[in-house]
Amino acid sequence: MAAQSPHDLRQKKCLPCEGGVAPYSNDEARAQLKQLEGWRLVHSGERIRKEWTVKNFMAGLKFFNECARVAEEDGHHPDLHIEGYRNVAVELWTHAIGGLSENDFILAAKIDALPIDLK
Ligand SMILES: C[C@H](O)[C@H](O)[C@H]1CNC2=NC(N)=NC(=O)C2=N1
Repeated sequence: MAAQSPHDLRQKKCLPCEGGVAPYSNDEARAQLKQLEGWRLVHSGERIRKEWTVKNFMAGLKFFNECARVAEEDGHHPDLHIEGYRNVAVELWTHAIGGLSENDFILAAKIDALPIDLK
């Protein structure tokens, strides 16, 4: 699988996934991750996760709102976490296959382009 740039990924749209395809292997996922800043494999390589410390609680919620907007546009949805009022994290995985698909990397690249008010 050829690695892509964040720009390439952002030109794509998530495809509906109803299962029936194999999730990325750890090697495939690691190859894709090289193109993204700050994301790492978690849950034994079944998910990717990125964490940020934002300025305040509302900055976190505004960021989540933007994540929700791109997620709805693409029909692919992140797990959104906020802890300690300004530590935000996004986890991406494709529920239908219990692991990672290209959709997760497309959404990660789009989330990386969102405005975020960091600490
Ligand atoms: C048909 C449509 O693609 C599915 O219902 C979508 C909705 N959003 C989703 N989001 C994520 N993260 N994984 C899924 O498997 C998923 N399924």
